[in-house]
Amino acid sequence: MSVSDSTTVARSGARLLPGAPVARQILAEVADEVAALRASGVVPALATVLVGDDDASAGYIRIKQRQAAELGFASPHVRLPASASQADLCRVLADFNADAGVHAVLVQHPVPVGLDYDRALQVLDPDKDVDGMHPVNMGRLALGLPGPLPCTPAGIEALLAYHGVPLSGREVVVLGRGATLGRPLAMLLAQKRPTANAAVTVVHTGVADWPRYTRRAEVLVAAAGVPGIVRPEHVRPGAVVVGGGVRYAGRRLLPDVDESCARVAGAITPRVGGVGPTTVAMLFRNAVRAARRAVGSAEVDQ
Ligand SMILES: Nc1nc2c(c(=O)[nH]1)N[C@@H](CN(C=O)c1ccc(C(=O)N[C@@H](CCC(=O)O)C(=O)O)cc1)CN2
Repeated sequence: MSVSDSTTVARSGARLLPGAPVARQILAEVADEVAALRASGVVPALATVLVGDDDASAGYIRIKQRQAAELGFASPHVRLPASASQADLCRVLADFNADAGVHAVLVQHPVPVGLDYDRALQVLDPDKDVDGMHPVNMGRLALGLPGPLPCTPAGIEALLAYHGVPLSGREVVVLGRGATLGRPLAMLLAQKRPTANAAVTVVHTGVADWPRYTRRAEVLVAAAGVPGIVRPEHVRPGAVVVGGGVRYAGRRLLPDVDESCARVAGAITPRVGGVGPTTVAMLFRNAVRAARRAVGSAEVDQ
């Protein structure tokens, strides 16, 4: 744990909680685990699937492939045309399921209109689900069983631990109940672990007086996916504010947390370079752990 990379937001007093140093630390651990696997003759493989012509998605896939190569992963890639059918996508996933040399698989989201991402995910072998979003993995998370964790929730827990923000016994409020962030994050942060163990409340924006909940949070995680929804008047003075929820306009990030919240918060994730980098790092952590599980190397916990 280190606070050496934390800086203070100019004119506000809130400490910044950047994600980049957290991601670097996680990726360094992943690189060691990859090296150990390769030394034992196993080349961990993270397969990626891109459907359609979305420029932003193609860019993210390129970044992940470059990173995979730097870390020592093999990264087979399948690109399907925008005209691909659900059956085409499911066939690709079934092929990766059957390939013992592929340990982890990622389908870049979103898929073109007409395809169902969630239904495709259900075809994937849960043990190869690098995003940690398969229903079986959600069930494992709910029960505290080992398995790939959803990347953004896991990244948020790691970010807070890295910056020395204690959660145990503290009041954490998650604004948003979505399947990719709010719901799994609440399950994760309530677990009995030193870096979690929080008193977690989930409130959603359909609750008319949701600010009543967010204003009492010691740690507030915005997970609503509504740009700018969290404003200073929704934040308890001195609270830790994490911007987890984002919308994208192409590659432009539209965060939930208005930057003016830094006037009130004690610590806050930056608009850019906060949770995002930790999400990608967790993806590689899930991938190397999937490879370790597949070859039966040391028991890997959550
Ligand atoms: N299968 C998946 N699809 C998608 C995921 C995912 O995790 N798995 N997430 C996003 C896209 N994405 C990775 O794929 C991604 C997007 C953005 C970032 C990031 O770190 N962004 C920066 C902001 C950059 C800027 O605005 O200048 C940040 O948050 O600081 C990481 C990953 C959708 N699809």
